[in-house]
Amino acid sequence: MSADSTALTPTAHQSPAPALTSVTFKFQDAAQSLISDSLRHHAMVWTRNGNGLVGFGVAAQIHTQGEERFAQARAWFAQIIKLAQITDPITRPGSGLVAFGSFAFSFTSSFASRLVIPEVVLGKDGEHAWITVTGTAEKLAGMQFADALALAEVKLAQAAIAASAPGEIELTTGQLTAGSYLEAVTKALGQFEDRGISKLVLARDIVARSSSPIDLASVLRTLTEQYGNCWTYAVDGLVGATPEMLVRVTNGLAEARVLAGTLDRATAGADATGYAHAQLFEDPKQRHEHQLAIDSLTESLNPISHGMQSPEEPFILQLPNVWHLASDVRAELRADAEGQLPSALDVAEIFHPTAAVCGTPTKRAGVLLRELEGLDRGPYAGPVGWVDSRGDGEFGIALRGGMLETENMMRLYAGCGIVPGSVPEAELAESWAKMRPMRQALQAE
Ligand SMILES: C=C(O[C@H]1C=CC=C(C(=O)O)[C@@H]1O)C(=O)O
Repeated sequence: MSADSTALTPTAHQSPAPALTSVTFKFQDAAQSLISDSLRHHAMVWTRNGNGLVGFGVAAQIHTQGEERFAQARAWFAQIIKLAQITDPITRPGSGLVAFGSFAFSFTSSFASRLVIPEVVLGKDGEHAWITVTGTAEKLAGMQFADALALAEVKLAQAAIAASAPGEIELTTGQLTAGSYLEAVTKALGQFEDRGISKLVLARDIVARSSSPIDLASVLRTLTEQYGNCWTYAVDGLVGATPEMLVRVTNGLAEARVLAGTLDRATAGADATGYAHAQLFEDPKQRHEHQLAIDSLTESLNPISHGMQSPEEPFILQLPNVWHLASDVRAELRADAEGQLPSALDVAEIFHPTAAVCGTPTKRAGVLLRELEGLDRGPYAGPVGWVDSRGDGEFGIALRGGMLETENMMRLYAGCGIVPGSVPEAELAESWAKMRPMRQALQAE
């Protein structure tokens, strides 16, 4: 542990790993809309195309900071699992005891990374649906399905905020102005050669202020309706819909969706498909930027896996706001000397930060980022998702989202991969396109 992180090790926000009891019940006939009906302001959410997990309340949690933020969270969760009594007749990814997590992009961030084990989790995976209740043995003694359902109703009600008409939204400059962003991109381009850097992902933020409290339930509903194919997430005020899967681990199989290379759909003419193909698939700059992201992932994945499958060529992922070059990569994870497979959280730490959010090579890009960006990214571009007691889980990269900082104020973030040949004004325009999902969900455009 570094001296730096020791100083930051918090104790105030962490419960020591308590002995938890966790009981999962199967829903015989849950509504198709179980997850979408359960989105609430204070819910923890991970959902895609109607499947996923929604959590309420806190059975236990840990907040961490600094270089050891992942390691401390992992150690705490391992201890939780060791002590826990888990009854889980479903045994599917996400059933049984789960923790939602959100991790700061940088070890320098003032944002507290966290793992949160909800008191109640509603889960849905195709035809399978379940409810998990976690707490003390006393609280769960004799609990039946009907009791779990009644508790879920109470938690759903507690997680809502009073409905109010959507407020007027004003968008203002964040930690760096549009002008400073253009300057940072120009400076980066001027330093690539000397610093031995081939790609840098520079981000910016804007602030959305609302005349009335922002209801995250309504933001989540819009994101899930419009960006159903993305992974919509919410953890303690961090909300968004990411198209990028850092890692999904299912029974020892690791899968990632790597994105890099972006085209704003608003710029397309009549032949949209031909335009996307020419501007993304056939553009050497975009293909180079994408290849760097693939290389950084495969470099981290190789030592911990075997049988990696990575497509020869990317595909074009169409989202309502942008097109991306995308590649789905998968591999079987390797067990360690004790026969232990890495968990989703272990792999998320190993993969973070990818070239899609930091740059190439990672260390040098990280140093230049801190010099040029002038931004505490907080949880933006960090891993967000969940992990269960078997180590299965999903961590996306927290993109296309924002952080609710006060009840009326949300900070939105977006970044762009800068490579030689990038045009600063085009990157600024691309960052606006990447903020479009959140601007629309906030009704700010
Ligand atoms: C850093 C972001 O996007 C990354 C993911 C996909 C495409 C990207 C790009 O083309 O620049 C970025 O690397 C963001 O949305 O804030």
